[in-house]
Amino acid sequence: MISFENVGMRYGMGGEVLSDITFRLERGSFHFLVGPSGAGKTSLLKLLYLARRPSRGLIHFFDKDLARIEREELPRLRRRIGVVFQDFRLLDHLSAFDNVALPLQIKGAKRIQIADHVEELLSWVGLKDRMHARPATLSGGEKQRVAIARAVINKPDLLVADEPTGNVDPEMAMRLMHLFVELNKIGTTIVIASHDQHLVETIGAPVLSLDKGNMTYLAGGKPRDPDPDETGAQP
Ligand SMILES: Nc1ncnc2c1ncn2[C@@H]1O[C@H](COP(=O)(O)OP(=O)(O)OP(=O)(O)O)[C@@H](O)[C@H]1O
Repeated sequence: MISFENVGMRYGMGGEVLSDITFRLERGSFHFLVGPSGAGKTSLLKLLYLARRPSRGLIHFFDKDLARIEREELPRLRRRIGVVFQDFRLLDHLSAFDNVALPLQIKGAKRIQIADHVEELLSWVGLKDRMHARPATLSGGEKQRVAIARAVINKPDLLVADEPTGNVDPEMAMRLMHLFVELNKIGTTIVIASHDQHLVETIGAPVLSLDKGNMTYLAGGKPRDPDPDETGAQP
C-alpha cells in the first residue's frame, strides 16, 4: 500500500535527516517505529502523513506515485489518514467531545451516530467524565487520549501515531494498544513510533528501526491483542 525507495529528506538547506530509506507497508500491516531521540522518527512520520515531501527517492502512497499526485488531491488523501501528533494538536476552543467528533462531522455523519460513537470511544479511553472539558483543562495524558480518539474515530486507512502512550500509565497504554490492534484487525494499516520497549515487545509487531536517519533493520513478528486489563508491569 505504501512503499519508500531510497528516500531522503532534509529540512530547508540543512543536511539529510533521513537517508536511503527503503521499506514497504502492506495494507493492513502493523509496525512499530523505534530509534533514539533525533533518529528521524517524527520526520519519517511526517512523510507518511503527507505533511512533507521527500527531497529524493520514490514514495508510493495508496499505490500512487507521490510525485505525480496533484496538490489538490492531497486533502482527500489526508482524510484517509489518522494522525496522533506528539504534541496532540487539539483545537483549544472545542471540548474533548467536539474534537473527537470533528472527523465524523467533516465526513457528514448523522448527529445521533456521532454522539453515540464519540461517547463510546471517550468512555473506552476513560474520559466519559471529561467529555465536555476544553483541552486547556485536561492533563497531558487526558489530552493524549482525546488525540487518539480523534485519530481512530473515522477508522482511517492509515493510522500514524507519534509516541501515543508517552503520557499515560502502563495500564492505559495497554488499553490504547488494544484499540490500535482492534483497528488493525478491521483493516487499518498502522505505524506507531514508540520509545517504550516493553510495549513494543509485548505487542510483538514488526519493528522499523531508525538510527541517525538510516533504517537499520526490519524485524518480524505478529501483533498480539493485549489484554486491556494487562498492567504492562515487567514480569
Ligand atoms: N523542523 C525542523 N527543522 C530542522 N531540523 C529538524 C526539524 N525537525 C526535526 N529536525 C531535525 O531532524 C532530525 C530528526 O528529528 P526527528 O524529530 O525526526 O527525530 P525523532 O527520532 O522523532 O526524535 P524524538 O524521539 O526526540 O522525537 C534531528 O536532527 C532534528 O534536529
